[in-house]
Amino acid sequence: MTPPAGARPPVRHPEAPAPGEIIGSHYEHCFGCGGGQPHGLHLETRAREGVRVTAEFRVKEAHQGAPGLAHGGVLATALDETLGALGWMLRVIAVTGRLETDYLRPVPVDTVLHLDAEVLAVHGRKIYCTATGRIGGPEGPVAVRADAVFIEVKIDHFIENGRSAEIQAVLADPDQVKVARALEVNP
Ligand SMILES: CCCCCCCCCCCCCC(=O)SCCNC(=O)CCNC(=O)[C@H](O)C(C)(C)COP(=O)(O)OP(=O)(O)OC[C@H]1O[C@@H](n2cnc3c(N)ncnc32)[C@H](O)[C@@H]1OP(=O)(O)O
Repeated sequence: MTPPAGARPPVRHPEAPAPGEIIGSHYEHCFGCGGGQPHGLHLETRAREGVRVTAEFRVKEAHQGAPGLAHGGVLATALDETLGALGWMLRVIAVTGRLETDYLRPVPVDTVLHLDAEVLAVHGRKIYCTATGRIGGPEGPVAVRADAVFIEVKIDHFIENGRSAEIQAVLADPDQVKVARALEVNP
C-alpha cells in the first residue's frame, strides 16, 4: 500500500469535473452509484479541489449486517465506489486491485456516511489512494477508512470480461460509450 520509490504526485486532469460538480453514475446498474439498482448505495460523488472527491451515503435497512447496523462489506463498497470516482479526476478508467479497510466505529441504519477520497501517488498504471467515512457530519469522527491501489485499464477490460448481454446493451447506448471514451482519452 506504500507508493514505491519513483511514484509521482497525482496530477489533476485539466478537464476533470470542476470542484463542487456532481460526478454522474458511470453505469446505471452499478451497485455503488447506479440509479437502476433498488438496493444499491446510490452514491452521488462530487469533485473537489486537487485529486479528491466526496460523497454521502445514507445507510438503509437493506444494508444491515448486525441488527440495525451497516454490513461491513457494504461500507467497504461505499469506500470502494468513492475511490473509484477518483478516476474522473485523473481522466483514466481504473479498477480496484487492492482495498484495505479499517472499521473504527459501528454505523447504524439511517446514518449518513460522509466519504472523502484522494489520490496520494501514481506509479505506472497503479494509483495509490485513501478514503475516510465520517459520521455525524463531514467533520465528525472517522467510522471507516481505506487504503487502496487501483489499476488503470482500457475499455477492453470490460468488453473482454463482462457478460455479453450487458456489454452489448452498454455499447448500444451512445451516452454510455461517450462516458467511457471520455475517460479513455488521456490526456
Ligand atoms: C464500458 C463502460 C465502462 C465504464 C467503466 C468505469 C468502471 C469504474 C468501476 C469502478 C467501480 C468501483 C471499483 C471496483 O469495484 S472495480 C471491480 C473490482 N476489481 C476487479 O474486478 C479487478 C480484477 N483484477 C483484474 O482485472 C486484474 O488483476 C488487474 C486489471 C487489476 C491487473 O491485471 P493486469 O494484467 O492488467 O495488470 P498486471 O498484472 O500487469 O499489473 C500491472 C501493475 O499493477 C500491479 N498490480 C496488479 N494487481 C495488483 C494488486 N492487486 N495490488 C497491487 N498492485 C497490483 C502489478 O504489480 C503491476 O505493477 P508494476 O509491475 O507495473 O509496477
